[in-house]
Amino acid sequence: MLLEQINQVNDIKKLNKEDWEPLAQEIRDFLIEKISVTGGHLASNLGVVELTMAMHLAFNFPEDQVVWDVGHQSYTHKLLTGRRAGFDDLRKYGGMSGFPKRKESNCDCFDTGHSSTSISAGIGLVKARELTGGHQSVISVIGDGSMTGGMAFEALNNASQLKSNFIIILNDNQMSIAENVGGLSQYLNGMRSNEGYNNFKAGLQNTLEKIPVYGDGIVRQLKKTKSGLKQLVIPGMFFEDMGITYLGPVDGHNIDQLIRTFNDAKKVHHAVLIHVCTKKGKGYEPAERHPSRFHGAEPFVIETGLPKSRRSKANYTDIFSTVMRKLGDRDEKVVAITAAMPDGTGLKRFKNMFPDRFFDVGIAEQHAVTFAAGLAAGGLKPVVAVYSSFLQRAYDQVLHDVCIQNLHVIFAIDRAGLVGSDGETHQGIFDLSYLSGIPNMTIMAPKNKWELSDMMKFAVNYDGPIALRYPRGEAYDGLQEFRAPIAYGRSEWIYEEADIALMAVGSMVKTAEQVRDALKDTGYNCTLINARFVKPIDEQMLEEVAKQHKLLVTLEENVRNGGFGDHVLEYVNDRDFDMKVLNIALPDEYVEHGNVALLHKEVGLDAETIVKRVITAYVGEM
Ligand SMILES: Cc1ncc(C[n+]2csc(CCOP(=O)(O)OP(=O)(O)O)c2C)c(N)n1
Ligand SMILES: CC(=O)[C@@H](O)[C@H](O)COP(=O)(O)O
Ligand SMILES: [Mg+2]
Repeated sequence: MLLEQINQVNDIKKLNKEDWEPLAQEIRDFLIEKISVTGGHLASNLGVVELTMAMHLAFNFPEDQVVWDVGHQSYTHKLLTGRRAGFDDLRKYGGMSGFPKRKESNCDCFDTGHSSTSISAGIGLVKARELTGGHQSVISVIGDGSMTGGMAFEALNNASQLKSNFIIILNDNQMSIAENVGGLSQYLNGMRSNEGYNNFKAGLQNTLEKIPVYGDGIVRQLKKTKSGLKQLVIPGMFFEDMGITYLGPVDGHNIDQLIRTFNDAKKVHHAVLIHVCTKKGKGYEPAERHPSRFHGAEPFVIETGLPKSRRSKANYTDIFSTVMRKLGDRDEKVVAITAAMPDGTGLKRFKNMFPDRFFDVGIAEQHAVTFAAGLAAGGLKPVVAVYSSFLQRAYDQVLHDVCIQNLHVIFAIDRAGLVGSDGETHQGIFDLSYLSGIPNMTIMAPKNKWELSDMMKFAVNYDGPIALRYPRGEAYDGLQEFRAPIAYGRSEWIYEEADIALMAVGSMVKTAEQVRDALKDTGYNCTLINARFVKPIDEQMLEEVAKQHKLLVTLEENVRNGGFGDHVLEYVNDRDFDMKVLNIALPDEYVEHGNVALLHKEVGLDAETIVKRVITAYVGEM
């Protein structure tokens, strides 16, 4: 096995050239075998095997520095830098992360997870190199999907000013998670099919540059000309015109060609972009045929590509998907927006039924929100379906473009709470804090699948900015009998008793039920309230609760700082209530990857830990 000879960084350089192809095959077999067990980002990784090998052959890590955009495609890099054993525990609690992590290896120079950051970080590393007198290469690897993000464009604009080498590798596989969309994608497609022109360009440029004294000048002049010839001579002119040298397109599965191009790129004294074409899912037929399904794969059967376990219950995304279809049917003003996540957010059905009212704007959360604000200003009812952690990107757009104008934009915030295997970068544990401080915003969280549906209907009929947040995974189907109509700002009694009151937000209602059962078994009286609204908080309910309870416990799957509990506590503290408040929430920390149930225990959001804390607080109060 060649892979067994790769135990640390640069071991790949000890292999013979004839070993490269068999090694690529071994890496693919290894990734398929391991990810079929652990799950993970398979298709993107299969696509960059040769690209990563060529980088490790042409550059010297860890002296040279590579920033992986999103970082979900860094598995081969991990394999080539001595982390083979880590794949048994990939994305498990305490195990290897699915993303680059500085704390994991000195070959990971920058942590990623959210898209379109790599060029900015790369420029930072280049400037740091210049100012500290370093000589290392700095490389940012960015996918065609991630290149659609605003930050990438901002960074390109900045990169064009560089006066020293900076290598941007654009990995173009024509896919985001779904098919890549928009003008940039069209532009890249045009260049992919321009190989003839490109060869012509390279040939012509080489010939001209060889002309003593005048050659370089002629090339520069040619590049500047506005004639049609320029189109023919300079593919990648968008980049070239900005002052970024364009090399490519290069076959991303040809190691020789890649190494040659990397060595050429090292000689450029400013920013250079190498356009590499790869196939997402390469080498595993099910992934080649269904790159979206194998983007982030659950454990699967290698022979068939089918998931190992089938879901028996609907998840919240499925419920959202169904209700969007119904809402779209009933109200022509309802339109839906995703930032490159039509599958993950469940909007695909809406897209199929109402293609004219569905918008995939690329990985562009900021634009998505302001675009929605424009749609609302134009009289439509936009639903922005977005993951909690990705909406962090668009904080100012929510505040400045939606909320100041009090526009009716509906935020359907999926993956709110702990998401599990993706870890720190993707945990949706800040949205209650970052949204509840924004005037005019209304925030809801459903306790179960029926309430998600009811809240969506409420949100569409409301007028003003309104968000509802729900977690990744199976939708709770308990408490069906509690389905009182949603009233603005009002919470819901589930069980009304005395002494201890549990007031839970969304996903925590189910946990609060378990907590209450355990408390009742131990002989305590216990009320259970479904908060429903996080903003505004239900002041009327708090007044009621204070009359008959000694302890009010708030429960939320969000960080404590600035969350629901914080606001309730402030309200109670400002009054003369004879009632203590205990906030159960996530600590002021990032939560790493791992199984969600296990993470709940780690952060103290499991029923058992909560019961202990409630009893301690209650007994201390008596
Ligand atoms: C800000 C942000 N929005 C959305 C995502 C979800 N996401 C992860 S990878 C990905 C597609 C990336 O496409 P590309 O860069 O082309 O990489 P590929 O998977 O094709 O290799 C998306 C949308 C993210 N990580 N960050
Ligand atoms: C890398 C990335 O950001 C996405 O691929 C993310 O992992 C998707 O998460 P879900 O599996 O929750 O859709
Ligand atoms: Mg791509």
